[in-house]
Amino acid sequence: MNIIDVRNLKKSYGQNNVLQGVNFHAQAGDIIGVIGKNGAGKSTFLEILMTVKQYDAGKVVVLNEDIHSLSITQLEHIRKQISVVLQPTQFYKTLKVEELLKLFKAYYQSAVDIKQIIVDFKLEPHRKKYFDKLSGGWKQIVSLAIAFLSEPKLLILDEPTTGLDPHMRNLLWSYITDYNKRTGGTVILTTHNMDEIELYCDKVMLINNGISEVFDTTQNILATGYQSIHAFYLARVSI
Ligand SMILES: Nc1ncnc2c1ncn2[C@@H]1O[C@H](COP(=O)(O)OP(=O)(O)OP(=O)(O)O)[C@@H](O)[C@H]1O
Repeated sequence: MNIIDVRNLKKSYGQNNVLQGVNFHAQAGDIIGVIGKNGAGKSTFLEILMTVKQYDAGKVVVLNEDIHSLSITQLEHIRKQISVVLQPTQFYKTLKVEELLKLFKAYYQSAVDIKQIIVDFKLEPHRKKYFDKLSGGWKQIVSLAIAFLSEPKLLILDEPTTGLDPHMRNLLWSYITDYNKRTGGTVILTTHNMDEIELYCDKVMLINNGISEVFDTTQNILATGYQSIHAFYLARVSI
């Protein structure tokens, strides 16, 4: 299934021409990393895929639908099949972790077992704490656990491992790869950690100077002679 198909995407904020021709596609089951320097337009690109940000030109197909021509109801239908995790926020001040998970389980009408999610994400010691009293990393973990509750067709993650300690990074990545294998769900994420791209992503898109300068498998990139994706990034992107 064609999960995402983006052709010649353009987006400016006033005079700031952030995306000037991005081409990208994702098939069911792909795990794709989007990389580029600070301010390159990665979050902007993800927000367009989430159907929450307008764009100026080009074609954006999400879950087989050209989102430009969709009604609000059709867009809502698309959004129900997507889970997103943005940077940790101060939402849900008055709810405890377990209450939050139960709330979203009901909202998504999810068959996922909350007890299992609590075990999988090591949330037992935090289950009765208020969300806003958690550390930044644990807020991130709870947000990610919520994203998996809906068993989405498409999971969009903006810097999901920023702020996580090495064990929690591993835990998250094993959850992502397991979810991907179990459900065939597609994952698109941004990260500044090139080791994660090399270890876990099938493909990578480099946004540089507003365009999708490289869009290829990590295997093909390494086969061109770079020692690592980190070395590829340093060679291709200037400060
Ligand atoms: N709502 C907005 N209004 C105006 N300019 C914006 C807005 N959102 C982003 N920008 C600008 O667009 C450019 C791209 O921002 P974006 O957040 O997409 O980059 P990024 O690649 O995700 O960066 P980072 O790696 O630092 O998170 C930046 O110059 C930013 O200042």
